[in-house]
Amino acid sequence: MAARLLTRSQRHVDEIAARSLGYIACGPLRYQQLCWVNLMAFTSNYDESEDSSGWSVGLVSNIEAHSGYIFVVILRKGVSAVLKNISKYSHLRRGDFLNVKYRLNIHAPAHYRARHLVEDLKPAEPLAEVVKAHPKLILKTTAKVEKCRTREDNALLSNEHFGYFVDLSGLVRYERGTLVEFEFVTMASPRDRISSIFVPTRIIRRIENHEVDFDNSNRRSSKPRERTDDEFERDTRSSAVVYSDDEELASNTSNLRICSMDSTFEGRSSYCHEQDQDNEDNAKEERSRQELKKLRELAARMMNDAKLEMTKAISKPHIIGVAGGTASGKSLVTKKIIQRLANNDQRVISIQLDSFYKDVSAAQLEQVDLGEYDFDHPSAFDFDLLADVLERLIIGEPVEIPNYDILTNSRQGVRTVEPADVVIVEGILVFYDERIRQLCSTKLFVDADADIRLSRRVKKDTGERKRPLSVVLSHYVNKVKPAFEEFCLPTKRYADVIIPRGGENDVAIDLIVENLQDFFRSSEEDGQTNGKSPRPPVELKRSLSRPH
Ligand SMILES: Nc1ncnc2c1ncn2[C@@H]1O[C@H](COP(=O)(O)OP(=O)(O)O)[C@@H](O)[C@H]1O
Ligand SMILES: Nc1ccn([C@@H]2O[C@H](COP(=O)(O)O)[C@@H](O)[C@H]2O)c(=O)n1
Repeated sequence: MAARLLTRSQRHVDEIAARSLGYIACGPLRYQQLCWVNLMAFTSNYDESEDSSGWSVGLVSNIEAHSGYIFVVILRKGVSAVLKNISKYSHLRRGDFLNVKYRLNIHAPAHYRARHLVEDLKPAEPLAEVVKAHPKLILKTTAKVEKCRTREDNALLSNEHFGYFVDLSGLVRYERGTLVEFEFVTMASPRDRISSIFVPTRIIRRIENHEVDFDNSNRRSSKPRERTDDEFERDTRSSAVVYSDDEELASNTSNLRICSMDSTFEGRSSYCHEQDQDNEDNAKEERSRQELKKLRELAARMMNDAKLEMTKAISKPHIIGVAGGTASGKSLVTKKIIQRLANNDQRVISIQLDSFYKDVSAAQLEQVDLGEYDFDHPSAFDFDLLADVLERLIIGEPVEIPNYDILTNSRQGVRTVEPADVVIVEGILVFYDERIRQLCSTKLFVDADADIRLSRRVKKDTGERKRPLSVVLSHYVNKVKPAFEEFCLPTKRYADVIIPRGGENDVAIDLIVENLQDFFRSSEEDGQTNGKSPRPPVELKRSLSRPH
């Protein structure tokens, strides 16, 4: 019976999709400090199904600049796919409607809501029309209540197609097992980076006669009426409905439903037909216990994500990037800032880019000994890991940072670092990677004369690093200096403040610290920092980089 229903359901979807519409755009809607997505659509004869060459229709639903991911809802399938390499797609905006090719991301755990990767994309024409028309497309679905709202937790609903819906606004007040029809939006989860959460925004109705007691704690004595096939289809289909203020458009589209997001229910037959049987066998009970356990775990995870998202929106740590050539005085400047901020209430930590050096292979070790390995090239660093670490600190999670041993040129275990109010990230190429740059609210570039830097570096390498002078000098001339000029120096332009003469420039350091303190004070008065920059960096830059 289930198979027959599924087939009918699929045919129904195909029929509707065939006379359905295409272009969809959306705009951001501020809600509880989070960015939601409000979908809009207009009609055309565009067939939104996947064509034979594998192109499908997708909608940019969320841009996670911090993690470097763009989420796309594949409309035909109703699944979310993730687009990496955000810098390449900086032209994309939330709401852009695209033609996409996507594939299953086999590395994503099964519970991720964005289990697909976007492989290729091209604009869907004509976007201008979208702006002209602006009727609304509202995503709606029917799902069962899996978990009721408690004081600490929000309710959770699920259906097979989308998975789980987290009721962040306390809309769902029905008991477990109830079928509810509602409108929803999608958002990205920052913690898992490639997952998105579906959030109900308006309850349309409760669907009668189908309250089901899944864990038998409140067993109903009467058997629920079995639904007819038509009722089942009506009640469990997800759809997108077009609303429009434009009369002509509305009349053209009044019968229109995009049923690209068809859904059928998990365990449907069990609650329609067998749920009420008193002689339910042990295996079945065990199954439902397992199902509940899984649901509880999922609920907890989803709730956590939602809370983390809120935390992120409310209070970010202030991230200060400190870049500059080797031995320019970055560590000294960082140390001085931390010392001067010590009297404040803020917890300040520092992270060294050096900790994110990739391990060198046995073959490369030989190059290192000869001074031929390029430690100053961007490819020597694990920027992905650094971005991940900073993102986790932003959302208030403790992180593990590798301990890098400069003597053995290798990682030696990890250290755990707790989140803080101020995170200083320091290293030669901190401003090289765009993701890291974007995460830094204040960017400092430490400047020092090249000769001075060379002399300090020679002292350091021959002293604490125990390297032969000839190797140090050839390494400097062949690798360090050219890489500084090619990769480090050009990032100076990203700096908010340039600190001439590095660590000895107490005037500059004092000004920076005063500026930060002012900023923290005014943020406390306002109640939050939200990761904003302190006062106008341009003024500071002028005053500090003026020749003395
Ligand atoms: N202004 C300065 N005057 C004297 N020595 C300095 C100054 N700035 C840094 N140093 C010394 O130079 C070396 C390199 O400085 P450091 O802060 O470690 O540079 P970086 O972190 O940029 O590599 C250290 O031994 C440090 O004590
Ligand atoms: N195993 C290593 C790792 C790095 N380096 C050099 O360190 C410099 C960066 O650190 P600073 O504290 O000087 O900014 C960089 O120039 C690398 O050449 C190394 O020599 N050996």
